[in-house]
Amino acid sequence: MEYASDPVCISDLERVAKGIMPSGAWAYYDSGANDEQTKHENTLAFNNYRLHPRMLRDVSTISTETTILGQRARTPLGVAPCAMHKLAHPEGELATSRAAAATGGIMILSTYSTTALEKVIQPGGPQYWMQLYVYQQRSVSERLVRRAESAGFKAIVLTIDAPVLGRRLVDARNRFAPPPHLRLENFLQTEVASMPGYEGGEDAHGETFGETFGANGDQSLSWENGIPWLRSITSLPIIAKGVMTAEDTRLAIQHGCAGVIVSNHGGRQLDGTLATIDALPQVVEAAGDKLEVYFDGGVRRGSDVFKALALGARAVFVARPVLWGLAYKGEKGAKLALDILQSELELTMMLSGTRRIEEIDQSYVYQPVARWVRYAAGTNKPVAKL
Ligand SMILES: Cc1cc2nc3c(=O)[nH]c(=O)nc-3n(C[C@H](O)[C@H](O)[C@H](O)COP(=O)(O)O)c2cc1C
Ligand SMILES: CCCCC(=O)C(=O)O
Repeated sequence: MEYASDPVCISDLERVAKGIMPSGAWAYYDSGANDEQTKHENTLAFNNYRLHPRMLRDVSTISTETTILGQRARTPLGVAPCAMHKLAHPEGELATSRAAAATGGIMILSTYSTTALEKVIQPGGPQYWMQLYVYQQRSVSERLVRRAESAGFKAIVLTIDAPVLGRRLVDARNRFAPPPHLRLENFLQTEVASMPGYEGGEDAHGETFGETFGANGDQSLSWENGIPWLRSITSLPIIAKGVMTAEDTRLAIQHGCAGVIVSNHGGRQLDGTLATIDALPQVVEAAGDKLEVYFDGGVRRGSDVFKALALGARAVFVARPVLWGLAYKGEKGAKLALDILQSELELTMMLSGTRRIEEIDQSYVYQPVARWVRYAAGTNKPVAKL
């Protein structure tokens, strides 16, 4: 459908991006694991939290400024790490980075970026954090960490929910692999560049992205052998991405993590987990004041950002909406995605009588009684809420 204006909300942007992107690339961005229950639930579960607004407060001046890891940020809204932004637009991660710099939130760069990490940081931009996967050849991960530290990244985000890639059925059907014109630039000139799949393109072995990932990832990674190793090679704060339980939050504290990201990888890894917004309260409670808690998964509205902040998140990250924006119009489109969410957050703040991020606490949401979504047999379409 053609619109007279730019998309005005994230679901408009999603529709437009779907019409533009090649179907295999769209499917890779869109897909969740297996029945995609968790992917859908991430978005739907926000509906179970209702707002508890306050009126007649002076909202003539509001600010979304906050501090994250002790540094000021203009907004708690940031960009989650996503592989291969050039699948959406030729300017890829550079376009996203410029958009993030203009918005002033944190950008987390994926290990699997299609732009070398040294080229991504924009002067005057937000804090940049580097996402890390750990390989059986630890020297490869170590090189990435050292390069990120010298390039100016301010934290290492260790993704802990992907010892292997989740089973995304549509990618399995497509036998999805990075297209020939793209390069996973962080791996060029490393030992990994010679491994199948890492040069991008149709590798000689015909392996899918998931197979390559599984063959190289370190499945023996644990709290005990991973975090101390990471601490021994970098002085940057370590953030564990993919924490869904109070138990793992306590382990992250014990091992000296500076933060955790409540995330189920956008429903792309283990299908059947809680929605991230439902998991957030237990993590926040276990974290106390020992580490910062961040959030991602299913955020499609500024009011979703508001709800996550109210339930204790210090920063809120989005992935697919930014990719849809990129597909729509490169840097302008990624900025549009962030601007839509940012202005909806500001609107929610004004309409609920909150002027500063610190004011947004649990008193602004009603916590739901457990309401699980039922799915029509054999589909991922929710039919009713109990
Ligand atoms: C296309 C795509 C690629 C992703 N690549 C990575 C990645 O390289 N590393 C990582 O830690 N998470 C990755 N993620 C997960 C996101 O960082 C994030 O946890 C999740 O997608 C957030 O949910 P949302 O897409 O609903 O905003 C990816 C997600 C998508 C959609
Ligand atoms: C093989 C690259 C993994 C990227 C990723 O984390 C994802 O697709 O979710």
